[in-house]
Amino acid sequence: MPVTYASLVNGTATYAAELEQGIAAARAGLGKDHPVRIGTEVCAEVEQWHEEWSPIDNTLLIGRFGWATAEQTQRALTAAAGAFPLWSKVDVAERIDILRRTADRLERDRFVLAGQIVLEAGKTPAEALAEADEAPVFLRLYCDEFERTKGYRTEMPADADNESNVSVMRPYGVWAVISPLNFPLALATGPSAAALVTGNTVIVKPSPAGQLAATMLRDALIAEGLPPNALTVLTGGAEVGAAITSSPLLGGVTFTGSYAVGSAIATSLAPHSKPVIAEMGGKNPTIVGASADLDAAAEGIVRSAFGYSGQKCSACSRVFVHESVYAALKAKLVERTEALTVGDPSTEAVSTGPVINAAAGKRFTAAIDEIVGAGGVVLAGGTVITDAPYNRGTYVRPTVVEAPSHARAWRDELFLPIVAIKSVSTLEEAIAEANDSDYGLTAGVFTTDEAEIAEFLSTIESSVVYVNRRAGSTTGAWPGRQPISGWKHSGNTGRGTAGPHYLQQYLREQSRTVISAD
Ligand SMILES: NC(=O)c1ccc[n+]([C@@H]2O[C@H](COP(=O)([O-])OP(=O)(O)OC[C@H]3O[C@@H](n4cnc5c(N)ncnc54)[C@H](O)[C@@H]3O)[C@@H](O)[C@H]2O)c1
Ligand SMILES: N[C@@H](CCC=O)C(=O)O
Repeated sequence: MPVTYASLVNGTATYAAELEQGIAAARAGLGKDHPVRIGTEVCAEVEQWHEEWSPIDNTLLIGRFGWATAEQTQRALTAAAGAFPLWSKVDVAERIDILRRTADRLERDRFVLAGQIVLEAGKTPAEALAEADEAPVFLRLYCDEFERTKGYRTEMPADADNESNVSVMRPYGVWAVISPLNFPLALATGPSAAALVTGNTVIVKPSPAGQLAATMLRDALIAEGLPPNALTVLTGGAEVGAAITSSPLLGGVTFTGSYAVGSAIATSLAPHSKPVIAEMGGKNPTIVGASADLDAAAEGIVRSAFGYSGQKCSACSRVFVHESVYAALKAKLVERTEALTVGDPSTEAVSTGPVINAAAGKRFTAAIDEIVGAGGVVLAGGTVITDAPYNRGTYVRPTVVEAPSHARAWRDELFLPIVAIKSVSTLEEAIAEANDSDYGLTAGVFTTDEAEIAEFLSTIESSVVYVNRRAGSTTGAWPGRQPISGWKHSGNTGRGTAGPHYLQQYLREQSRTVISAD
């Protein structure tokens, strides 16, 4: 059974030894050079080596990655376009077989992959194991779905006996997968699996903070027989991403990342009528009603606000509490937050690890300064940990604040372990506050009042909603269970990842009328 983001709350103690070995094996494999690879060609020319360092310890080199030049990017796109006619004609059963074998391989390697994610992303072993387990789940789920729907082929009525009409769904061609820093394996794997099973070829452009995970995915696919040019990983920064998304050879894009970048990509591709699946940020609220189980609420909020140091699209960053229980909930939240431990997740049993880099630390300090400067109050945390050995990464304390309504903590996605709380008089007021956001990704409510649950479910503007979820008030969506589409600025398609409407987005319809000879 995979460990999920919800089931990890039961602990991963049974896997402690395997995770320790996985981290050790992953550590032993760090520090290598990863030149640009296009198909089977390992490019000798590297114009720019990018050194990727661990967020846990800035003396731990994850690897040196050759960043693709403009010419190499062009060559990779041309090779992917050349591979498309072959890959799209490979028998679906064979495509699925390769992807399922890749899932099996990833599953076999789950502890080493988890170890790599601990070291590359700074996650705790439990969070990392859930991510390692999510990757094969994505692969299998998209294979099952494509098989179940028979590739969406639909026979249509005909006007005459010698006429056959059929609707078929056909892949676009070269599909770009632009992945974010926070789920470097799972969110490179999910869209790649969807694009490949539907017959597209893929160019993955991972975050500069998630390059090793993407190369592991590529190596696993190729080891299981994927033709080399069917998937290429191009490492690089924004310019490489922009070169890919602006290429005339591109068929479509799945982007996962910030609204600023995702909306710019969607805007730039709109005149070219190319599909863009953009999964973007969140400013996720939790509402606590007068009848709520306050311990469950405090636990669910703390898990969602501070799991992976708040660096999840689904992180809870706003809490609206009924005034009758505000003081009690606040006390429980502060107590639980102060009990959290922050440190090196590869060597210590900690609640959470570092934030991704020094820039995130600067954003943390600026956000706290702004809250306090505006008359807000830091109830827990609020500081950067600078004592050795934590000065080798950026470690910040999980933070609970009361902030004036104009503070950015209520509006902007900070992507940090900061949660703002506020007292409200009614559920209607709480829902209005929750919906007063550009984002609409996830939301949670704690209440035992059936009428309040019904009102919340029918009026909250979020794509994933949770009621009384102690394992995470806003986090922990799992493929096949909670499709995340993202409403408003959180997404642009209305169809959730790994949901029943997802795969068709990688295909375009062709209706075929064939008149047979009499
Ligand atoms: N909705 C979801 O399912 C989901 C899941 C995970 C993360 N996220 C969001 O991702 C963000 C955090 O990730 P991030 O910091 O890596 O996001 P980001 O937007 O900074 O970068 C995402 C990816 O886009 C690339 N990129 C940057 N500029 C580009 C450009 N001009 N053209 C093409 N590619 C470009 C980056 O190199 C990276 O690979 C948060 O906003 C988070 O909420 C959303
Ligand atoms: N599946 C994760 C996605 C987080 C995105 O960053 C969750 O729902 O918590």
